[in-house]
Amino acid sequence: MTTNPLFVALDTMDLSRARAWARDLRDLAGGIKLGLEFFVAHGPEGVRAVRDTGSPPLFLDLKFHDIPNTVAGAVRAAVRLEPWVLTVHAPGGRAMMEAAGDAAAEEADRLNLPRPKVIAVTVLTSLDDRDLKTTGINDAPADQVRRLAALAMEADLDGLVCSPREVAVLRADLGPKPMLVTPGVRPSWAVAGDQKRVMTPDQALAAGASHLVIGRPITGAPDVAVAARHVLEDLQD
Ligand SMILES: O=C(O)c1cc(=O)[nH]c(=O)n1[C@@H]1O[C@H](COP(=O)(O)O)[C@@H](O)[C@H]1O
Repeated sequence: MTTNPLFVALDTMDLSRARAWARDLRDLAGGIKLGLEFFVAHGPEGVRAVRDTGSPPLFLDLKFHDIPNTVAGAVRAAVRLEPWVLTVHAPGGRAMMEAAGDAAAEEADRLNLPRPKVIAVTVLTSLDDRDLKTTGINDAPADQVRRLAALAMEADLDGLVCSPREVAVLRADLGPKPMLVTPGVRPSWAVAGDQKRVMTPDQALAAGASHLVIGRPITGAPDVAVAARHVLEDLQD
């Protein structure tokens, strides 16, 4: 749908700020991402209010993770917001992911809306091997990401969210087709914050990422358009 790989995460509770960012990024971002902070504060009406600014395509990142029936219902409700991309958590399992993909396709067809892409979040980019061990998973993050990625592909989903560090191995495993969306991306001039498995935008794309998710390095800047341009210029160097 878009060749610009930059998704900007508009993580804020402030509706007018989100609308202003979406307007400012209209010609600079390949997509905008609205996630839990914004959605819990403003719900579907807030999403529509941001879309009404003529924003770039919507990545609706609600990371559904529940029993298959509940996730299918949430996906059917989300389809009405006409997102380009929706997320579920891969650890919810194959049946849950299949239910999400089927619900997205069926509901979009029923309502005559575009079918959203459903992608699965593997291992959060804020976790390193030590964090993963504390959840009972003794494998390295890359091994767990590959295991969950295989499950998501068996469930016929459209792609994955992973850290840039796993992108190369996933591209080798899965080929060119799946969307590989990578948060945990930090330009050399930005701080990592709570992100632990990070790389720069050009490294992530060179490894095979199809899309980059960047939030605070852009939304924390005095002017989001200037910061987004900076990221895009870095990619052209
Ligand atoms: O699904 C996501 O988008 C996601 C998955 C993940 O593993 N790590 C991760 O940071 N994210 C999201 O990506 C964005 C990253 O934002 P910044 O850390 O501010 O660049 C946030 O909106 C997170 O919710």
